[in-house]
Amino acid sequence: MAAAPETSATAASPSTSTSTDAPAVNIGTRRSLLARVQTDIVANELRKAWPERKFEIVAMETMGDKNLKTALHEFNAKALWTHELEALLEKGELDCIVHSLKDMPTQLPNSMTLGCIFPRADPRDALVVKSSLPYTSLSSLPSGAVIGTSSLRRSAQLKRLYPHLRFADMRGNLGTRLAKLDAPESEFAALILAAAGLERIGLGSRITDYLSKSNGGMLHAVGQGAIGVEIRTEDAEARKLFEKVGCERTTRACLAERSLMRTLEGGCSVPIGVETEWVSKKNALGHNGGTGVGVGVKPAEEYHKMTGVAKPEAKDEEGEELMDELIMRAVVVSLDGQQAVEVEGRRRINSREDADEFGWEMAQRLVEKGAAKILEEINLNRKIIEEQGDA
Ligand SMILES: NCc1[nH]cc(CCC(=O)O)c1CC(=O)O
Repeated sequence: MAAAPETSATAASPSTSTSTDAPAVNIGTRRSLLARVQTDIVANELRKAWPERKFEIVAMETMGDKNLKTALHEFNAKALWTHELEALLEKGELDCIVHSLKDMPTQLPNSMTLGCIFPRADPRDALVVKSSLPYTSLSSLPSGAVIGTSSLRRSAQLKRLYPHLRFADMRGNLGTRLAKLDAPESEFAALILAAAGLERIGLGSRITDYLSKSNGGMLHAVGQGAIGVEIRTEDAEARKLFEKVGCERTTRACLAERSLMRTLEGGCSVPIGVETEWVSKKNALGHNGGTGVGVGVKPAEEYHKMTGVAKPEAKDEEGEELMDELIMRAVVVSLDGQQAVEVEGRRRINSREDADEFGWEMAQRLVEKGAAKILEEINLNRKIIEEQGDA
């Protein structure tokens, strides 16, 4: 593993009058295209917020990237992606690490903390049909069609919702997966991928359909579509730098989702699907009658407005715009898709603590409705779960 500083701060060329002697801030990232695009988003926001500081991107090839084909099952997939970068963060060679939030464990080492969450891209899962096939939805795919996904959350939910389909493992970076799908000899009819990843690397046009509660019933992963930045817990300087950037609405929604997951899993991945959605009091009492809002087939832009992707208008934590209500839908599914427990709740969120508590409450409700039995069974198979995560 070789550290390779690849880009330097071009946006903030240290001009004579404003430059400080503060050392450059080193931003760590994996080397995949998606990781690089997300890191550029973070670096650009930091450069805008702190024009006098210098930010450098350090892109690393991690074990997870190198060993994709061989024996991924022998490792805890999530730790694999983050371990080496975390070691450099610990040593001070990096000052922060940019992650897809959904790949960050809900329990970080004590010495690390989540410094910031950036605006969410479309959090939904997407159906991508093989380019030579005419199908436009999961329900229209023929019986026995093979869907590629390595995520237990996706396959468990879809087995339940679409018993006519079959599921097979598919790994590799996004480009590799699409190439495998489209190969004439491939057994796959379609893939399930995160819309956010495809859109961020410019492959949004491959999306055949967006999946959600209101369009097929499938719920996405905790933190999906959001960017999380990991810093050292003791690093007051980094905390200060990240206070000026990020998105409070995304942060609160994602903290609620992560709290739900942490409460249910106690550290390891289980097939939990979730959806959160901000609704303003105004909307809730308005024409849609305060019922769950149908988001399934809305174009991405309209959807973004509802999920807090746009920068929050509120300037201050108690601001009226931020005192909206959050809807959360969550599901726990058995691995074979035979059993599922679902809840939907809604709560006014005035702080990050409220968000955390909301996630905890929703987890309690899931347990009361029988999620514990499903989780116990999954615990018996814990080994398998640890291997797979939300690939
Ligand atoms: N574990 C893989 C992973 N991690 C983050 C994304 C996409 C971006 C996101 O969801 O934030 C993906 C690919 C996928 O699930 O299709």
